Amino acid sequence: MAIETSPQASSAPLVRMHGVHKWYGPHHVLVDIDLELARGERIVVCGPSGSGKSTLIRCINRLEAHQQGVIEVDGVEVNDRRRNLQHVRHRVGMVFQQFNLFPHLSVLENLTLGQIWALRRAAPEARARAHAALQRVHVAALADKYPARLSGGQQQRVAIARALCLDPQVLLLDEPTSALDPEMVKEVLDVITELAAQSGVAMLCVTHEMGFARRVADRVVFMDHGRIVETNTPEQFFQAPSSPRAREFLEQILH
Ligand SMILES: Nc1ncnc2c1ncn2[C@@H]1O[C@H](COP(=O)(O)OP(=O)(O)OP(=O)(O)O)[C@@H](O)[C@H]1O
Repeated sequence: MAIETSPQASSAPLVRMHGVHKWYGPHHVLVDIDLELARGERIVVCGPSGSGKSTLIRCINRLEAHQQGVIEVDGVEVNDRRRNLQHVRHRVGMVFQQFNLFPHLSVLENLTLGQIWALRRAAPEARARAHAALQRVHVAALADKYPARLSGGQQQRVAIARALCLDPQVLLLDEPTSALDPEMVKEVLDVITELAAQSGVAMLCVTHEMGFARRVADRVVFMDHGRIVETNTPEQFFQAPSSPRAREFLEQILH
């Protein structure tokens, strides 16, 4: 059974959200979201706590279900149909705040598991790709260690390597440094910055690390109360945000 790919799939944005709404019970957490992410584009999403940033990115790979509107990844609608979900999950990698590594598996096993189960790769190929991904994030020496023996920064770099092993076209990063001790934030942001510079992977990153946003983002999206209030270049956003709410938010976090 074929999945319904839109005719313009190849020229279409990699991710398209149109008129997307989501409620948790009576709580309207995403309100009429329109957002497009081009191939290779990097967008930073910021905004106050509870404004819907995590929910927005979790709807893209169906970790959360939206109730109205359309989300497409690479021309295919994100919904519960198994083939559509497979299409989406093969293109979208996710990096979580809390790393989410399996504690009973070694680093290498954490990286090969998804490749073998989701992509049906043979174990030797999965291992070779895992080693290459660990090298890309500068933790090649940790392959045989268990997550509990690693620092938070190392665990997050392993989690990034795990996402890379699946050859995603887009990485969703949900506050990748907010669970880290301050001295480890830089090592993780440096790895993400390097990836952005050296690979064509698109990124949608929820973060309040404004230096990172300035260095890496093509666009900054500012959310408040479930809405996208402003979309801007990093230069404009940080120097002269167009919305009063964004100005207020920046004053709070920068001073
Ligand atoms: N599983 C859930 N059930 C009910 N309400 C939820 C659930 N997940 C999130 N919410 C609510 O939805 C709103 C948006 O949450 P979300 O986590 O997307 O915001 P956020 O901008 O990422 O916040 P933060 O910066 O604090 O992580 C919040 O009011 C939150 O309490």
